[in-house]
Amino acid sequence: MGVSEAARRTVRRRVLWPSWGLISVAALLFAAGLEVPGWAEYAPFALSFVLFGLPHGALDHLAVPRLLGREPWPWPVLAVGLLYLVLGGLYLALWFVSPVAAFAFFISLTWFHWGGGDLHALVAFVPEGLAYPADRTHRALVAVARGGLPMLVPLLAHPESYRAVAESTVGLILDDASGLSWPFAPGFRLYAGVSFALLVAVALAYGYVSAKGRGSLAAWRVDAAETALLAAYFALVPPVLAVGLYFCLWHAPRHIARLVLLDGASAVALEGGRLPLARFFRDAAPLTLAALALLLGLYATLPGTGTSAAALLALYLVLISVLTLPHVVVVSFMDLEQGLWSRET
Ligand SMILES: CC1=C(/C=C/C(C)=C/C=C/C(C)=C/C=O)C(C)(C)CCC1
Ligand SMILES: [Fe+2]
Repeated sequence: MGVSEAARRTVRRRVLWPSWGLISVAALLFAAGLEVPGWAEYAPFALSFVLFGLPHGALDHLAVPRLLGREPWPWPVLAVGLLYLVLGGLYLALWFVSPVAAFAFFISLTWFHWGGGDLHALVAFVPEGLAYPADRTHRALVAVARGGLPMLVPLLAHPESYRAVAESTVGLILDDASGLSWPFAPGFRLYAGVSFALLVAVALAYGYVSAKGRGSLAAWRVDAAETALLAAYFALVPPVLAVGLYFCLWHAPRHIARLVLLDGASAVALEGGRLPLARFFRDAAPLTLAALALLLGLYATLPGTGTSAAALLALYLVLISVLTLPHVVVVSFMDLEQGLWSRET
């Protein structure tokens, strides 16, 4: 992946280190017994309207032409717009037809997307020349392991809160959302937990052997430390807070760094040690506002909406899900184009 060492260094200093620090502090505070009032758990999702979460996807229409070195207007922007309209529209229809399937699909999609995001960050932002993870098998293992940390560990450690979010989201459409019980039962969680722990162990063991052979153990250590940190974090921190903070402080900033690198002038600033965000926010503003308008539209349309924090989060999750499907297509296109799945690097 053609990211210079100077740019990687800036991303590590301005994006990775802060996220490691903040996520560690949160994990330590909750390990020490911190308790927060219920409303505070929702704060990161509320902040994600502006603080990196929602805006990180609002540049998809510019990311593709920047990657391809084309003028954004008219075809790339129109194509991405159409993609959002068609896939977003179909997914919204699925929420009405089968909210349980739509919710399950959302978890799988996020698993794939957040796992892929972490994989990309490892490949693109570890010191140049370390080539980690080096082959496709290892990359797939890393993506599945990393996506499972935010999507599965909260289910294992805090099934009741997970279930409450699932039920209030499905409850936006169904009157009675209590049919969704088996994923939260101890038997399933034990089975899922053991399988996932094995998968993570295999990913790390594979990575260790591969990295040792290539002299890239320094990158493996970053991977292992991030994996351990996130596993502890999602086990300790209440899920709504944990997932919200991860979205704003971990996933979105890594993706924004990736976008900044696609923009010539901003990439130069990054190489010079700065992380130029003004241009990012300017570019992201129109579609972030459009997403907010869509949220109001959903509020008026979905049958079970309410104004409690839980009901508003549920609504926001439906919005995010509908926007995430086309976002994942765009990001997957970027992954392919940037060689994330090419045979070797
Ligand atoms: C809030 C929350 C959940 C789901 C969050 C999801 C699925 C968020 C997806 C965000 C995306 C895809 C952002 C785009 O990059 C869980 C895990 C059900 C339980 C705990 C609280
Ligand atoms: Fe994303």
